[in-house]
Amino acid sequence: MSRTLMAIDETLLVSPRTMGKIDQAAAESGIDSFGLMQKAGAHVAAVLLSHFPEVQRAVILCGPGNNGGDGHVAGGLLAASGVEAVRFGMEPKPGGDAARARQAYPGKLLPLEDWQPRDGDVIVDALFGAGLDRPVAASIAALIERAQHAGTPVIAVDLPSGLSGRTGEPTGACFAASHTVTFAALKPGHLLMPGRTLCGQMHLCDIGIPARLIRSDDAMWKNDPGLYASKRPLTDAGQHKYGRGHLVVFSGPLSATGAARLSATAGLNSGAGLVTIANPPGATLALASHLTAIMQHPVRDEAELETWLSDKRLSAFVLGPGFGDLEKARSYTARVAATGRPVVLDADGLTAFASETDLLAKLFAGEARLVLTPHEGEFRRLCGDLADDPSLSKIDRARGAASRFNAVMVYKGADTVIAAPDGRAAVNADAPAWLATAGSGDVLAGIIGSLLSQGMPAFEAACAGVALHGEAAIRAGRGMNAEDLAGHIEPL
Ligand SMILES: NC(=O)C1=CN([C@@H]2O[C@H](COP(=O)(O)OP(=O)(O)OC[C@H]3O[C@@H](n4cnc5c(N)ncnc54)[C@H](OP(=O)(O)O)[C@@H]3O)[C@@H](O)[C@H]2O)[C@@H](O)CC1
Ligand SMILES: Nc1ncnc2c1ncn2[C@@H]1O[C@H](COP(=O)(O)OP(=O)(O)O)[C@@H](O)[C@H]1O
Ligand SMILES: [K+]
Repeated sequence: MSRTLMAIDETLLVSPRTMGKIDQAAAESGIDSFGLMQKAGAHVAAVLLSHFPEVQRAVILCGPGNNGGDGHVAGGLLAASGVEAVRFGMEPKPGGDAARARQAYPGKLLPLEDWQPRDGDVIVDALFGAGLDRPVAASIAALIERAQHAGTPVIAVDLPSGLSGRTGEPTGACFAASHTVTFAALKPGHLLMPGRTLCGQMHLCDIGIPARLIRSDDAMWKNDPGLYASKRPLTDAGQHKYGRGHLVVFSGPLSATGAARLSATAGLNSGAGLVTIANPPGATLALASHLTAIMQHPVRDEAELETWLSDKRLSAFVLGPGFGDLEKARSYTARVAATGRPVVLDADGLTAFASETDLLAKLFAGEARLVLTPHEGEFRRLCGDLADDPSLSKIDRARGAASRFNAVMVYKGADTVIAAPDGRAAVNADAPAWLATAGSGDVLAGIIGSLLSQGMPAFEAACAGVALHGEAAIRAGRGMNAEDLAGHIEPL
């Protein structure tokens, strides 16, 4: 992402509604809203000139609101700089800044239907931005189709028209932009999928709204070290291994020990002082032939687990990867929950509670110390009602589940959302697509478990874990497998 000024907080996510309140606060503090529009339009023109220096004709599509107003300004400035700039669209609503922009930069406004693609066209999509609240009309859908078919590059103003800034979901037909120029703060729809893809390269621009006004109670951010750096595990020279946490990973049976080994290796490489695999006896030899620094402890049943758990140094648990036995997964989870220590449930650990969601909701009261790491399918199994509610964004769904289970949710995917029961949410937007490989989720569970074992609070551990996972994938490179991934983790 490019940005124009370091003063902008590029990690804050602001809903379109809150952005409206910020605009209002700016106006009330005496800031000239037309001045903001002029700066917005100037940024759009600058992005076009710098990224498409060979443009033959700028095609400015102007909507009826302020998004269209930005388009009129950009069109006027491009014309003044010698670029052929043709405006198509509807007349602005009278009385507002858009009407003022239309007046300040007069010229023909042709019907949208009249645009026929030409070689060298670049579209400035200023039809709808934050004010979009329904599917675009059929005539606009046809124009979007025409642009797509012709392969005409699109620079979107604020948001590609048709995209919800709140959810990242198209409301109907939607432009796919190669660049999106937005102002003051990112919106969730810029990062949530498929919005992130539809926006293309993001340009976050300062249009002069003072930083003190760009604040929000939305408690949403782009995942970033600023969210967790202050809670990173302390390391001092005199520390011994138990001071750096003891992570326990529960293994599945003989035929399925690989997942636990991936989690355990990732846990060790993320800085836990010790990692022990709790293994069912039949798996001991299979595990022993692969493990060196990671220890094993046989756990045949709940009674053995209970005895072992009296060792207070066992500081966090990962249960689920390759685990298999769903009934045992539930009873073991209940046992570790009773210790008051942090737990990551992944894979079979999640599936085990799909039909016992009420039980899961009761197990972890108090300060959040349960982390759930579902992918889309696991999320649906746990929270079908939230998954199937089309009015909810992925952030809303993750928050709903976090509050239901008093857990930190790591709702995985290309746009992994981390949400805490207190409402904080972060969207991870820079993991590479090759992270989607078998066993990658096991590695993530191990990283988060490790950070929990080292004393990080659950939300911060989850945010940091997701970031470390993505960074390891970048280091491991395209074509990596989950073992490579675990080998490329660097501790916080
Ligand atoms: N952030 C900032 O500080 C600054 C923000 N600025 C800019 O302002 C933009 C927000 O402007 P905005 O509020 O006027 O909304 P905008 O997106 O132009 O929509 C306008 C109207 O369209 C209509 N409408 C909606 N959906 C529709 C549909 N599907 N099909 C047809 N019509 C539809 C609906 O009107 P209705 O028809 O419902 O009466 C709606 O009110 C923002 O994105 C940014 O570009 C800058 O100027 C600088 C300062
Ligand atoms: N397109 C993508 N871009 C980036 N990360 C992705 C993408 N798709 C999946 N991931 C990540 O890859 C990991 C896959 O985990 P999971 O689905 O549990 O796989 P497995 O069960 O094979 O371990 C998750 O961390 C997820 O967020
Ligand atoms: K737009």
